[in-house]
Amino acid sequence: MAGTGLFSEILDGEAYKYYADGEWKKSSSGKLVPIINPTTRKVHYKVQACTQEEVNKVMETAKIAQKSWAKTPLWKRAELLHKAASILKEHKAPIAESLVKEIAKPAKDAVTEVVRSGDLVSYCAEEGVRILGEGKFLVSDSFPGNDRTKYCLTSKIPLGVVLAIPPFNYPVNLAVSKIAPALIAGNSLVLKPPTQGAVSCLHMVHCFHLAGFPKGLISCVTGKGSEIGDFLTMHPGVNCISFTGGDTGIAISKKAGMIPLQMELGGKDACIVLEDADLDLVAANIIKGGFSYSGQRCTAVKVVLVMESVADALVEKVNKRVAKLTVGPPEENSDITPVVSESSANFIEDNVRPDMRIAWEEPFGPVLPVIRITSVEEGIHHCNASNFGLQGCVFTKDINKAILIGDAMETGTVQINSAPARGPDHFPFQGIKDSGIGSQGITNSINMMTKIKTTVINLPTPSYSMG
Ligand SMILES: NC(=O)C1=CN([C@@H]2O[C@H](COP(=O)(O)OP(=O)(O)OC[C@H]3O[C@@H](n4cnc5c(N)ncnc54)[C@H](OP(=O)(O)O)[C@@H]3O)[C@@H](O)[C@H]2O)C=CC1
Ligand SMILES: O=C(O)[C@H](O)COP(=O)(O)O
Repeated sequence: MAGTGLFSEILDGEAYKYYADGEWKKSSSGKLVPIINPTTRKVHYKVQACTQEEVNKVMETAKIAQKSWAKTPLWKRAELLHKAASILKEHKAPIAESLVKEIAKPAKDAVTEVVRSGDLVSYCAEEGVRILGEGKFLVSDSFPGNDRTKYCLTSKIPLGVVLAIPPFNYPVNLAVSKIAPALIAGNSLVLKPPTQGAVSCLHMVHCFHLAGFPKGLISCVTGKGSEIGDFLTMHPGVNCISFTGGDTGIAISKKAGMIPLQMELGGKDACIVLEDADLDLVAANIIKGGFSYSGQRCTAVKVVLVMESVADALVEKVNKRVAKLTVGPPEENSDITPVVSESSANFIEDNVRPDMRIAWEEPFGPVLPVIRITSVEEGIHHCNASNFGLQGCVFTKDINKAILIGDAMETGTVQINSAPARGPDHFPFQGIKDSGIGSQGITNSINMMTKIKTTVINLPTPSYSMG
């Protein structure tokens, strides 16, 4: 059970503690932030409202801890990550339970999120050993006018302190997708979890604590983003921000200083359906893509652009499947569970007007507009007129058409004959336009959380290795 057994250390009475300097602590603010269970609409957990002084302290210790962590052998960093991954998977039950209570994720999917997160951490450890273990060697005489008198050695070095801010919908997975690459690359990590999802994150962080990472290397400060968010993102001690969420990310990128940013923001993923598509396959993917976790996925199918001649048949197939979706509590693995907050529910209900905003905005709920198109160009035009550009998908049996349409869609990824999805977690994942900056996915995140350092050996005379 959450907060018991191995996890009792992270709980103080009714409130969860925050994590700093290798210890679980109560905030000096004396203030607690309530976490509402979306199903009962009652306060289910409470977390600390950390102060600016506590953030300052965390940044200080993160900076110190990073210096010695960067000198820790790569194999040892990987070993600790593997250990954390296995503890995480071993203790999936209490973490999944928190996900169910905090964000109403269906119980089975909650377990999947934790297991997927453990796998991500292990894969990241292995990938880090491979890609950080090698650098480049360049010689100068390949550039016109130069003799072979310069040997240039390049390697990837850590950035310093990485600030990780995940969203509510995958609090554990989207936290470890930032934590693991940061750590394997020799950075320290400050996590600000989403308020809804904070307790799941605190349990996950405890797994890293139990794995034995050095003090101060990982910290987790809780509190409302609206209260401590700006202080964190504009903190001079932060050397990189990895953020996943909504428009908040656009504001952060305008306020952040001269530091690398990884922004994974919203999407309005379009599903283009041609006349020759397998409509049963399309309908199944629309259901999976549009309604899993009640549509609260950045990669959810958010608008269907279907050729008029097959639109009625597709809508009929989709409707039949929608009618079979179960609505109920996450504990019972219902297909449609309560959305994360009352304001989110109100937004979904009040703002959806079939003629206007739903065609462009992200409802983040189980709502799906279907627009009939008369040409492929019309579909591409609608897709590209969006200010988002995360993913999109196209359904057709004609691979040549699929490639042409995919190339024309202004999105970070196009899926052919399947709904949009971020995973598997080692695939590159990126949005263009308002959907993000940079690219995620294990390899890209490791690279993004490093910088290149070069050392040039200057020789007095040209030298050629002859074997
Ligand atoms: N492209 C992608 O990979 C993904 C994108 N998303 C997008 O995320 C959105 C839904 O997630 P949601 O959690 O509601 O997103 P939000 O942008 O509201 O919040 C994301 C995170 O930012 C924090 N935050 C809030 N205000 C600030 C601030 N001023 N400074 C720093 N951090 C702040 C939040 O904390 P707190 O909870 O305390 O407010 C939370 O941890 C959707 O738009 C969705 O498309 C979601 C998942 C993946
Ligand atoms: O938050 C999201 O929506 C995720 O990044 C999407 O992940 P998924 O495609 O694996 O559900």
